[in-house]
Amino acid sequence: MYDLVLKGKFLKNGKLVEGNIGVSDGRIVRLSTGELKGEETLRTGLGKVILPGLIDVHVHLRDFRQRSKETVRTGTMAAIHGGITTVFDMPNTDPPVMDSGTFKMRAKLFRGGAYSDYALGFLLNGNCTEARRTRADFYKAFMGASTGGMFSEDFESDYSCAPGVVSVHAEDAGVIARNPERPPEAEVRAIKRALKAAEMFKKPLNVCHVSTAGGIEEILSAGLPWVSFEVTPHHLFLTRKDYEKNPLLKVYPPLRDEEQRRALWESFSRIPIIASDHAPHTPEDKENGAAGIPGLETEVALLLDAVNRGLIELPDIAEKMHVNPIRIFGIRNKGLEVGKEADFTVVDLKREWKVRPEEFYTRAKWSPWEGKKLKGKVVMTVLHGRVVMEEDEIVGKPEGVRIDAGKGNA
Ligand SMILES: NC(=O)N[C@@H](CC(=O)O)C(=O)O
Ligand SMILES: [Zn+2]
Ligand SMILES: [Zn+2]
Repeated sequence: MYDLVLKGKFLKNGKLVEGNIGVSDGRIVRLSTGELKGEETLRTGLGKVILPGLIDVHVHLRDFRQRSKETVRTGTMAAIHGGITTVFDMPNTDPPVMDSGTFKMRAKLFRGGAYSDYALGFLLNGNCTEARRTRADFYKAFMGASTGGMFSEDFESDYSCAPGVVSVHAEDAGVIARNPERPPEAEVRAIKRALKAAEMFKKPLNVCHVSTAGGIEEILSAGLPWVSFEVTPHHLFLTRKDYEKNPLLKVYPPLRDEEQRRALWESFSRIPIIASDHAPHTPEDKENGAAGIPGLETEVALLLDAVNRGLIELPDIAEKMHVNPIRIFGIRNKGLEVGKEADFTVVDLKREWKVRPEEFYTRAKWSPWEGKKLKGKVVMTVLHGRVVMEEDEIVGKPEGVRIDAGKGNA
């Protein structure tokens, strides 16, 4: 007898099967096409699919001195609402997470405060000794300034010193200084430099929010197995034309023209990770030119809508937001396998809904897709075998825990 049995359609080896998932003590104990008996049974019903718990490897949760933008609480509630069971916390906070003391404060904030599971990041900028003594789940470097204004004085040295996967914001500081509008060249040049370093150091590098045809081409043609990259929904679904109509859409790297956007889609099958780069700001800060777009509560639905439009297939979502993040960041306790934690994102592919950001959990009460009708919705989120969100309602407590990336706990 299992604690919980989830009944319905789920993905197995990229195919939809009808069956049962047996869960005990928060972990997957059995995946079966036959009947299973549980203390409790969750029937997901017609049109719904049980996806593995989706992971967003690029999220800004602010907090510390920027609680008016977002907090660990509101940001992880937004995650759970959007069907994200694990978030990667970006360290460009105020104060930034770039010493072991601040890292400990960050860990404390998440412990007992997070509704989703989480990975903790550490910001690199000439602080090699601190980086080595802090067992973060991943490390972050900026090659050019973004929110927070900080960037590596010596990217190569920061990257080579980090004791783990380095996620990099690749926009070249020199190009930005000459061209504040950040043309594609800013990204392509930085990516070339990062790839050269990756070739030399042969250690894991993840290029954040790639937005250009040139950038993708460079990464794919280099073919380095230890280099991965992310693409955001906003770069996949929006262009500079949208920004010209709505100045809130200011973001780094900027929204590109239609040709660049199309190029992302042409390489879609080779994109390893989709991540939101959820970057909430207050309306005042946006008015004063802050860059960043909130995305946690729309990203999965946008992808489901794309499934309905025939642009992608359901297994693409699981691959780019579950399987690949787990592999790339070495997450040991996640996966749709016996023995792993029972995290699930239940979606209704047929459900139509309208984006109403005023009903979202994020403190950034706006969305580029406000008023847009989407077909496909996250209807339930399960974390460690417990339903934590159902029909837009967060049920349960902040029980998220830190991922196991083999680092031990801070
Ligand atoms: N993407 C953005 O425009 N802003 C991000 C920082 C970042 O990811 O570069 C933020 O923290 O606001
Ligand atoms: Zn960035
Ligand atoms: Zn970011």
